[in-house]
Amino acid sequence: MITKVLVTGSNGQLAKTIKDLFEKNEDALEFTFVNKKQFDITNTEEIENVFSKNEFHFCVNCAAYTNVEGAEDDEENAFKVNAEAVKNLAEGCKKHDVTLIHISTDYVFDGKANTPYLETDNTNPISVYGKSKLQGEQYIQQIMNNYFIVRTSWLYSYHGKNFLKTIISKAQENADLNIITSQKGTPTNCIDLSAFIYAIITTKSSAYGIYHYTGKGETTWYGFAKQIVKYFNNYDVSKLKPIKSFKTKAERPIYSVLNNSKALQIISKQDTWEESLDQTIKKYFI
Ligand SMILES: NC(=O)C1=CN([C@@H]2O[C@H](COP(=O)(O)OP(=O)(O)OC[C@H]3O[C@@H](n4cnc5c(N)ncnc54)[C@H](OP(=O)(O)O)[C@@H]3O)[C@@H](O)[C@H]2O)C=CC1
Ligand SMILES: Cc1cn([C@H]2C[C@H](O)[C@@H](COP(=O)(O)OP(=O)(O)O[C@H]3O[C@@H](C)C(=O)[C@@H](O)[C@H]3O)O2)c(=O)[nH]c1=O
Repeated sequence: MITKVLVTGSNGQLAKTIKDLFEKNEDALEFTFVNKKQFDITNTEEIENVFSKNEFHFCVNCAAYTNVEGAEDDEENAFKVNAEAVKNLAEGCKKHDVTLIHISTDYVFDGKANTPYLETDNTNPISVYGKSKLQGEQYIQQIMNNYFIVRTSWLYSYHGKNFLKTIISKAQENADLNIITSQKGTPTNCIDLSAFIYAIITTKSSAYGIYHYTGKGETTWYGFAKQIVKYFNNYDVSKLKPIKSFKTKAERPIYSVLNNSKALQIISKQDTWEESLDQTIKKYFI
């Protein structure tokens, strides 16, 4: 039997990575990728239309409002996409018996912990983006049973806009970089997260619920930047400076490392964040 998978937000970095890796596969999975123009998740009629006209077994929701700074002044739209639209998507999935794989974030936590967060730990977001993503998670849990909420952190890839690409372009310009040491978390390669999502689908797991999946280990944003610039020989590393704070509109958790033990029951492979970064920089950037 062919397993049919709808992937939303297909112009985003995660969806593009899933497409690169898995559009062609040998597991009888048929992917349909839809961007915001083709399938706006805030449009309830469109959701009903797509699910009633096509038979999907899974919906991987990569569509989101991800501008953490912008969300502070645009609460309405952040909640519209990350919460209300997710509610409608969950209702559509429930009605049409589609398993929802929804991506969420480490920013649902307040960062007051000092050991890696478990799926069962209390959430307490401190930014509008984090609050809107948590609300989306809560709607899914209230509405349906067949869901996987995958919380991840500090995503990067060859595609789109992300911290890795920002640092690489600065390194190539030999520009000054002042990066904070005051937040700890884990960079996650979209390739690894895509493999986890693929594993959820292909293992036909029915262990629904919340999962944490990130790279292995932890660092600071400064540590992440330091590791990136090592690959660029022409960069004068004395231009990269650790700083204690960086003025932003949104508050970020000072500690947001996620415990991955539960996810490792579905996928056994987990590279350290440094190994994973090494593969992507060598493959795409040098
Ligand atoms: N980036 C990160 O560091 C992290 C991301 N996450 C989560 O992972 C998921 C994927 O993130 P990522 O790939 O980085 O995000 P991107 O910002 O790269 O992609 C999100 C995509 O969603 C689309 N989108 C926005 N609004 C809608 C809408 N109403 N209907 C349909 N599509 C819409 C955007 O389209 P357009 O560009 O046209 O607006 C964009 O293409 C998100 O749920 C995010 O919250 C979790 C942790 C870390
Ligand atoms: C660009 C820059 C950022 N920073 C700091 C600001 C901030 O605290 C931290 C990260 O900045 P960014 O804006 O790149 O990252 P941010 O938007 O906070 O990234 C987050 O995105 C959302 C979508 C998530 O879900 C999170 O997991 C996380 O990846 O680095 C510096 O210290 N120096 C700099 O030059």
